[in-house]
Amino acid sequence: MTAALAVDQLGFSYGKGGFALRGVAFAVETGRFTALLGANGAGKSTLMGLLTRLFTPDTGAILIGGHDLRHRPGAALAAMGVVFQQPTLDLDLTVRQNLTYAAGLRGLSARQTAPRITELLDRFALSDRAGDKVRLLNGGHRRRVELARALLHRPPLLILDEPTVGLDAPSRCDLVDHVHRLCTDDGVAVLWATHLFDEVRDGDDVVLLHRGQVRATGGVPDLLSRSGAGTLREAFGTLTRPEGTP
Ligand SMILES: Nc1ncnc2c1ncn2[C@@H]1O[C@H](COP(=O)(O)OP(=O)(O)OP(=O)(O)O)[C@@H](O)[C@H]1O
Repeated sequence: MTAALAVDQLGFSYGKGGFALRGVAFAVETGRFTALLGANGAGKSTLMGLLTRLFTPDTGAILIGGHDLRHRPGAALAAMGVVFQQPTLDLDLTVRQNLTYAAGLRGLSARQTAPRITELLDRFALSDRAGDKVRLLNGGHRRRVELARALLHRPPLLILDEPTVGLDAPSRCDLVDHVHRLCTDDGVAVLWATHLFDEVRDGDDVVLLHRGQVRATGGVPDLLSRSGAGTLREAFGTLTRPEGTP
């Protein structure tokens, strides 16, 4: 089966000297929550920039739903929903207005739009906020509106760049729950960039990014057994240790 996202030998540099990403390769399968785990400066946002075509890779290929982002960008980008790190809703429009406008941009007809928005607001427990201006919503609810917006066109792949930045602990947990349910209930493939270990669950896949390179990929139990660690935090420490260090 075609992976929802396949990245092969991706390389990128911002300029002379050094690289932001080198030889990055991994896949995100249908219905899987994949955590792109890395410390500050690991290259997570750079990778997100390549996946969304903000930057062009120096080397390698990105296939989204089997479509090559370089050669078939329209089809590739249509197969993906994105939640960027910085919120981008219009605060003075209502929740429904924000979603209606985005649905138009995604090419949904008026007849398709209303039921799709109703379904998504219900899905993310926002039905009673539909007529409120976004300005009145707390950070967690705003993020859920962004999730709904990213899913309007029913993409098989959802990518999120550190989406819990600025949220309090309950809202963070709530968002992580909602997105995991998208995988298990709806079969959406998710790539979730984070540096927070507690956002990763035992059944998730992990792509461990360190200084622009993938140090390990696999399920959580697999990473623990390979590194002989008891926790993901310890496994991260072991797998990112410079060679030759005890
Ligand atoms: N616009 C830029 N110009 C030059 N170098 C950059 C630029 N953006 C990022 N970098 C560098 O590229 C590397 C990867 O940065 P990136 O922002 O992708 O990491 P990150 O994992 O997203 O970190 P964070 O969690 O802090 O957002 C870092 O060394 C960073 O300094």
